[in-house]
Amino acid sequence: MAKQIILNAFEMASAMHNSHGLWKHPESKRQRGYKDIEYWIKMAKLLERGKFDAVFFADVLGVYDTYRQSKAPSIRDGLQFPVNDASLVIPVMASVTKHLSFALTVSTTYEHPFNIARRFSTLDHLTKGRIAWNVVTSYLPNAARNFGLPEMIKHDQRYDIADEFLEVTYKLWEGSWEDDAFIEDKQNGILIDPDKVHEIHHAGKFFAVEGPHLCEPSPQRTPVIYQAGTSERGREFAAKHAECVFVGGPTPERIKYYTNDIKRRAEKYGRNPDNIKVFAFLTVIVGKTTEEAEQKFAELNHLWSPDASKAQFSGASGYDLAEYETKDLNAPFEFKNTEHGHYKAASLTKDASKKLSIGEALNKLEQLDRESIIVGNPEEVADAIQHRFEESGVDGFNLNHLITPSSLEDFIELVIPILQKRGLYKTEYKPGTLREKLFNYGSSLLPEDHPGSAYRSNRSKSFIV
Ligand SMILES: Cc1cc2nc3c(=O)[nH]c(=O)nc-3n(C[C@H](O)[C@H](O)[C@H](O)COP(=O)(O)O)c2cc1C
Repeated sequence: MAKQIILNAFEMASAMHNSHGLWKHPESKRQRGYKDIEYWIKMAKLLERGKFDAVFFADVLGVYDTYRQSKAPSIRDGLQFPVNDASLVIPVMASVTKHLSFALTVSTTYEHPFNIARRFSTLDHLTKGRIAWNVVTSYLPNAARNFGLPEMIKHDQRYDIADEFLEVTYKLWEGSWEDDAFIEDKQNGILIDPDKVHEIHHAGKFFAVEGPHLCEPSPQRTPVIYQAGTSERGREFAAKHAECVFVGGPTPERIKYYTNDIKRRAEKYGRNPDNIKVFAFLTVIVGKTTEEAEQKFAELNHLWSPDASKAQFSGASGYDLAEYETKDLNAPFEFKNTEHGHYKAASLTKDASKKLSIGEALNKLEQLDRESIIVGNPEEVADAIQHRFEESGVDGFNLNHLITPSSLEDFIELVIPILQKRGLYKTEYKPGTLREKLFNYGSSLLPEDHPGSAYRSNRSKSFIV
């Protein structure tokens, strides 16, 4: 069977996500709906009807306040603000679906591994193994100040913390409980065999955790690990831990560059590079006719918020674009390292399809980016998706929907059936957990070549690091 496209719906438990200013569209329901259980129940049923593999919840722990050194541009347009805790939305969606999975973004910089291990085990139990973790190190200065830090921890050190964070969670998920610890022996009055539950005694540079894990082993034990950082240090982290990675870049060449780099690095960790799935971004405007789609594009472009778009770029990259607005607009828009995130800064510099001037970079943010968005009738959209899928060699996409839920409804009604007819998209879900659906290991657990599986051998004893 031809390789089929894996699809995640890119989401956030927030008023607005990436569709800057489009809350003004009459069909936009998210800016009010995101607070209601019914909204998420409807979304879950819609996505499962469309056979989406997962809903991918992004998350941030602060307000974007780099642009103009102010929170106002973000708050004014609801830029990923207000934002609720998606981990509490997932069980609601899981209760009305059987196969749809859930990727939850959690920061390793502002959480504690003992707590997060329990959160994901609980979600893995409740969803019967349909949970993934998008590991981020975060990039907003306001998030640092929300957690008592005067400024962000340095970018690469955030990944050093993330490495140890994952080590602790692996020890808890993979090494603390033996499979047959829960015995419910009514005869002898033993519910759980204490000899089969082990402390972990982690003593590291950033964390000290005695254990044992507070949760019984869940269907996957370790959730499917996603990662989306594209900096050098981010790719190194992905190569060691990620089962699924998001790579930026509007061109197949840049996507292939990141893909090959991460897979080459993965081999160094003894991993089979084919065990890493690669995803790219996808934004689509589909109409019944080409004209209708172009009309929709023009309508959305008219409602676009340049300020919110520049606020998101500034916060994610650390470039205060208000400073660039007063520079020579013909000067080149250069990449520079900051302590924020790399992937956004790269999108208009290293990853851009051509070298941009400052004016061109600002202009790309000040309107809907026609170059990266697929606009057309159903066949044209399916053609463009098929081309990107085959050209870039990715395994799937994160679908960014501009108007929620109508963009999703259009996509499911008009595009999915064509992809299915072409054999590019499933007509039925595979049975089992998310890891069983995504990979062919024949097991819900981490594969033997993943570093997390090394901690299984410790189930037979309490171990001191
Ligand atoms: C598809 C995609 C989704 C992302 N979602 C988030 C997110 O929800 N929260 C976040 O803090 N960073 C998110 N990021 C950015 C990075 O994953 C993250 O901030 C990372 O810690 C820094 O990445 P870097 O290695 O590129 O500097 C996302 C990136 C991509 C490409």
